[in-house]
Amino acid sequence: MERVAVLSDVADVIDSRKGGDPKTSYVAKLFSKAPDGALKKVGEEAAEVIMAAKDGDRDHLIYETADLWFHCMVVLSQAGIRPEEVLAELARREGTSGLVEKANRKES
Ligand SMILES: N=c1c2ncn([C@@H]3O[C@H](COP(=O)(O)OP(=O)(O)OP(=O)(O)O)[C@@H](O)[C@H]3O)c2ncn1[C@@H]1O[C@H](COP(=O)(O)O)[C@@H](O)[C@H]1O
Repeated sequence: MERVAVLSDVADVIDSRKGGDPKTSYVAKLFSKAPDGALKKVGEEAAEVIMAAKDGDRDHLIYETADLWFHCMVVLSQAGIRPEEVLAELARREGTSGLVEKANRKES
């Protein structure tokens, strides 16, 4: 499976925080409030991405997107899913237009 090093490395650290001390680790703190703690943050960060995009502030959009991706990775870890599996799904979709995929969905 394809690895994007930074995603795999961050996922390794996130997984290693399971059962960790919420006083010394932000990820352990999220796990201590699982599943809703990280889910709530994904909702908040998604809203912040929308606001940053509306503002047209490039650096802010990158910053908020990193926050959103990171919190999604915590949610994936809670579900026992690796980022490589999401990347594999994106790779599987490569070259298939969303319009074509949607049309095929209706036929089946
Ligand atoms: N990539 C991140 C990362 N991105 C964002 N954040 C944290 O996510 C939180 C984002 O929350 P907000 O922006 O809403 O700020 P806030 O209001 O202070 O947050 P809350 O009080 O609402 O939780 C902040 O505390 C950020 O520091 C992250 N915390 C950790 N990581 C990675 O996770 C690893 C493990 O972190 P620890 O478990 O803390 O050691 C780190 O080494 C990093 O690689």
